[in-house]
Amino acid sequence: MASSKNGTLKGKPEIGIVIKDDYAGYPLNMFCVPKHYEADLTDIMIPAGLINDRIERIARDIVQDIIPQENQGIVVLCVLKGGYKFFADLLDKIKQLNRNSEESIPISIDFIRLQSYKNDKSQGSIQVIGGDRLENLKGKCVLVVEDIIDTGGTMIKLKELLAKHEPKCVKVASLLVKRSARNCGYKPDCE
Ligand SMILES: O=P(O)(O)OC[C@H]1O[C@H](OP(=O)(O)OP(=O)(O)O)[C@H](O)[C@@H]1O
Repeated sequence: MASSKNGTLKGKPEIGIVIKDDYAGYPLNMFCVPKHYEADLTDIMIPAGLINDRIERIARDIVQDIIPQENQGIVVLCVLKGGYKFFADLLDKIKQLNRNSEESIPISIDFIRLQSYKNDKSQGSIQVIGGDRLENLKGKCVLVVEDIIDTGGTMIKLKELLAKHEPKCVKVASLLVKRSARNCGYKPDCE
């Protein structure tokens, strides 16, 4: 969980789990990997179990910090395509907590499709190539769910776009934040 200039979550560490530059990962033969990927991989950097456990904690922090302030409900906005799996897993965990806590709020979902990558490189210009009607976000608290921040361009563009539709607030959860010289300094609220 991270804090940012535009939406600090109380009492949380400054950044999520940091993978150091010299981290070697785990040997490939310790895990089941689809045959057709084997030739392209050297190590497993982040085992699925770690991702799952981290998502559980991100969900708990969101429920504790965002949900109590937003009793009108929140809209969880999935950034397609990359964000779909993190979105589905995070939403499951948020809903589970929301079902079982003393206070609960209505949660709705929306989708937007943006594209910045060409092959495996972020290309700089971000295009909206599909999604729901953003007018529906007016006055709502929006939790954007993204898989990875690389240059930060996609999130900056999306936040500018969302602001035009006057949401009450916008928070961003990203599973990964790439350490990159090309990052423009953008930090999500949760990572
Ligand atoms: O921080 P940035 O440099 O802007 O890059 C991050 C974005 O790039 C990827 O999406 P992509 O454009 O590849 O679209 P996809 O999710 O549909 O594959 C990723 O899912 C993020 O949305």
